[in-house]
Amino acid sequence: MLLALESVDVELGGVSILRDINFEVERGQTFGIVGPNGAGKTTILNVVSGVVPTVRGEVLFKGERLTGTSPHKVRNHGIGRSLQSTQYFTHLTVLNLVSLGQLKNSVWGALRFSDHRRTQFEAASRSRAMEVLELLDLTSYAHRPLGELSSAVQKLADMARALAVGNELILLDEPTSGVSASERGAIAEALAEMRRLGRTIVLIDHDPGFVVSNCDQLMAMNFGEVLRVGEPGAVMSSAEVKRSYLGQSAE
Ligand SMILES: Nc1ncnc2c1ncn2[C@@H]1O[C@H](COP(=O)(O)OP(=O)(O)OP(=O)(O)O)[C@@H](O)[C@H]1O
Repeated sequence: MLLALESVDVELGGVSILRDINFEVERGQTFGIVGPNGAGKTTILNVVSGVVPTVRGEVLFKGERLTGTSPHKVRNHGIGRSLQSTQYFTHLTVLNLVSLGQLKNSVWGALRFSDHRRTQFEAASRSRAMEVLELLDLTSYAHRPLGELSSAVQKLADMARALAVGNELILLDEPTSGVSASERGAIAEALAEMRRLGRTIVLIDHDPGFVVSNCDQLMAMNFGEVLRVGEPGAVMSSAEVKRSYLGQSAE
């Protein structure tokens, strides 16, 4: 088991957001999470990546306590994360996005680098960035600003950023959102490459079909609670998931 959440509760602004969340992700597995808007999927990624605190329960990574670890230290465990949107980084080139994503500390920390350390960091991060861009077939976009590229390529660049850091675990938040149906294959192919590389992945997407066809285990949520965890087909066809997530009759 690589990642586990045990009895996790989250409150934000005094409101209960997650209640009694329990699941385990095995090494090398892709673990999908589905649920309607506001179910709490992104909050789970925020808890694992250290952005949101828990009020109860534990996050375990390789059997050790990750709960309460700050985001840059979480990243030092080899945990990478893609963002729901790259809208704030449109001026960056693909190469810069993937290079900067490897900063070990805050930007403030980076500004305190000596010239020598900055040069070393730039060389190492660029070379790592070029490696992952090649893996995801993005080399030809390396020097293009994100704002000039299609949503699909922007998403792929952000997946590359997550891959550059996520040697162990990659958290993917809505990789197909805003991507046209004809370009979804490229996202699925990048995901397949991450799986071939042996990465463990937690995958959230608004399109349950995309998650189901690209995961090994599936968790369905609603209203901040786990409805069911298991084999994807069985989870999606269970009466409670149909009823609450798909809004279909259970019969
Ligand atoms: N900082 C915050 N303060 C208060 N409530 C929040 C905060 N962040 C999220 N929420 C609420 O927590 C709930 C879960 O949000 P979350 O983004 O995790 O859901 P989600 O399943 O990822 O939904 P979506 O598919 O819309 O992104 C929502 O009701 C949301 O309004």
